[in-house]
Amino acid sequence: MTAFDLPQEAFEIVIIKTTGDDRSMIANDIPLKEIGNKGLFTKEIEEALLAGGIDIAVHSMKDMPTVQPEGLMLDCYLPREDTRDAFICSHADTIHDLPQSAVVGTSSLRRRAQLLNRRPDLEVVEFRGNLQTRLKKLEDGVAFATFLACAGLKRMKIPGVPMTPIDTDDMLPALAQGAIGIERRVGDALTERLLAPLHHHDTGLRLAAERSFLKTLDGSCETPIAGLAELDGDQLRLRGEILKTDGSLSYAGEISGSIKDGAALGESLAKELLAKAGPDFFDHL
Ligand SMILES: NCc1[nH]cc(CCC(=O)O)c1CC(=O)O
Repeated sequence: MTAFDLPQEAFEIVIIKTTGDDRSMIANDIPLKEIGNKGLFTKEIEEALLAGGIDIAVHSMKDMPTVQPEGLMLDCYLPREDTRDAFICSHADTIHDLPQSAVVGTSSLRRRAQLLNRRPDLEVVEFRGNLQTRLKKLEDGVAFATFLACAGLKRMKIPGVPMTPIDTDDMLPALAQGAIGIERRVGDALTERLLAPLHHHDTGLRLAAERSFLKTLDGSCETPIAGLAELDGDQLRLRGEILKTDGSLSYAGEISGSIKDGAALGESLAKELLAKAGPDFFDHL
């Protein structure tokens, strides 16, 4: 097949609502972890992919489980956006400038744990809904500050949000934050060929390290995990952190090696942190 044989018709976009997008769940303010975290934003989409109703699925990689269902795979990543979290507050630029005992809204276990680890005096309240909903809650004074991913803010292009990107030395983001991946059926040769030119190699290398780190740590626990891989020439540097949900304890580490060995580096760093933390560290479901 040559490039001239590629389908000429427009591609149809099918919008699929997932449990994670369900407004009734959001309205009830049930913490996401109680609805069931694994595959919350992916299950219905993956079912459509397996049934053949759609041929590719576009996902925020940070919401993707580390293992895909039988028959599905991911080997196409778009160029990554800003990986950082943003601190959203009209009255302070960093979490260190917040007044004593200030109320911060977030529904992310990781952000809650990192925040309380750095500022145990703060109060965290559940904060969910889409971006606009959360910004409205902030405006209404439900909380003094919140966090959002820089990537989401940039992609949505919402003007006038009081945001300050957080240095990754202060707060590591979620694994795979800012990355978009395209999932497809195993053995779908046409789709594989169409996707190949879209794949961003460096993002793939970083995600290999980050997803391996997460997969090795994942197990049956809901312990907050943060981490980020960065490339420098032929070297990959992976940093990671695991925390107690209440922020009372944190273990962090980093590892560097060849960009070719991302998966092995991810596994090594995860095992190092698991050994440091010991078996009693983890919060089980
Ligand atoms: N879990 C929700 C989610 N999944 C991906 C993004 C942002 C975009 C990205 O990280 O790629 C967000 C929102 C947020 O964390 O603020």
